[in-house]
Amino acid sequence: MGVLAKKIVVLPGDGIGPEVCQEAVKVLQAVAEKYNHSFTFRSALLGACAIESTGQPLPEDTLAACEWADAVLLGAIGDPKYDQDPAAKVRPEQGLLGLRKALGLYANIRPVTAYDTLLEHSPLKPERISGADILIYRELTGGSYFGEKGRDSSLAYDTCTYTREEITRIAHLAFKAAESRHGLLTLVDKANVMETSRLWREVVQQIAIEYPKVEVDYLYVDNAAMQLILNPRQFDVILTENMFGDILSDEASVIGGSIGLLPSASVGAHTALFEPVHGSYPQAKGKGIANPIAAILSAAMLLEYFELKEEAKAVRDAVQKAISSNILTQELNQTSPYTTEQVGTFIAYTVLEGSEVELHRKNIEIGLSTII
Ligand SMILES: NC(=O)c1ccc[n+]([C@@H]2O[C@H](COP(=O)([O-])OP(=O)(O)OC[C@H]3O[C@@H](n4cnc5c(N)ncnc54)[C@H](O)[C@@H]3O)[C@@H](O)[C@H]2O)c1
Ligand SMILES: CC(C)[C@H](C(=O)O)[C@@H](O)C(=O)O
Ligand SMILES: [Mg+2]
Repeated sequence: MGVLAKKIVVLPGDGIGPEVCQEAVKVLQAVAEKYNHSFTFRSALLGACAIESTGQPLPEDTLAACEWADAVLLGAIGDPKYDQDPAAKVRPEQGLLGLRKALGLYANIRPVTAYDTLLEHSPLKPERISGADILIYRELTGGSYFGEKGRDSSLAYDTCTYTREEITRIAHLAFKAAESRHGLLTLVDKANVMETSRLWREVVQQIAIEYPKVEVDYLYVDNAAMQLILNPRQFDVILTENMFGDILSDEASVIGGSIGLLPSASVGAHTALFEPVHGSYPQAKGKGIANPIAAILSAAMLLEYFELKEEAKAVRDAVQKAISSNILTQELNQTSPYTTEQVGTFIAYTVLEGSEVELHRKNIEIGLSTII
């Protein structure tokens, strides 16, 4: 493939966000170098760092940069200062939610994989999780996150609202994904209690007629939370609303052994944003212990969005090599922990050279500049 020129806005965010983002950018630079593409990176503020410097969690400049870009890469946002203050009027999370809404990123796609060499790292029995491969389609711009909210001294409410159109557009994406995978779509809802869930079922039942090769299963979210760890292999594609998808995907990360492995793509009609499932993990900030693989695999999803299949595969293969060689951060490798930077460098180097590197040598120089 010839040279591809793309503009990528990087939102490092807070906590470990900048550290993991730096490694994802390093890997994208390695891809650009190896495959002769031209990726232009531009960094912008989002979250607590944006509040500190502008008073706004989503500054206008940031939104304008994201609208200008071909894709956005996000680290993570969030800071204990706001987590510990329920009365805070401005919060980092408003920046992320506002960005998802403003860019129309209605579908959040979260793949969950059980890697063979990491089975022992999950608290779940290896024979239960071996071979698990789940694709979660989480609706991202509706539900109780975005419905009417209110509060006075004695009452608070978050309204859960869904329109037919909001359900329809993500359902088609999930059905298409199921069609191209193992042909099973599980709608997770709470239709025995919630009116919105009953609309989800009605819409999904109607759309199912257009996808005769896809079998549709319906599960209540309480049961789904249990089934996910009892027998994760029963799932192929999971389709669910915003809040349920948020909770179930963190739960599903236990299958892979660490949330530091879980990437995601948030897609809309016009653009897409790529972000790890995890948060800003403030306890790890600056310690070099955060796993960069979720961010790097998010970058692989970005390459796929650019239709760079071979490049995305090269990144995934390099990640697989890091995993099978035990070049991993401490939550997955207590005995010989590598730093965030060393794991990222190994993966970038593997992409670049396709060959082994002397990993015990410190501060490997691969001659790539970073923008952060
Ligand atoms: N998309 C986002 O930016 C996002 C997502 C979730 C939470 N948050 C925010 O992050 C802050 C912290 O939230 P939290 O503690 O509930 O969730 P978190 O995901 O930041 O951390 C929870 C736990 O997951 C593990 N973990 C997370 N990322 C890891 C990584 N890269 N490598 C290894 N282990 C990792 C750690 O054990 C950590 O204690 C809050 O302010 C929250 O609002 C942001
Ligand atoms: C930080 C927060 C707003 C966000 C969410 O709830 O969507 C996070 O948990 C996620 O999973 O991306
Ligand atoms: Mg979450």
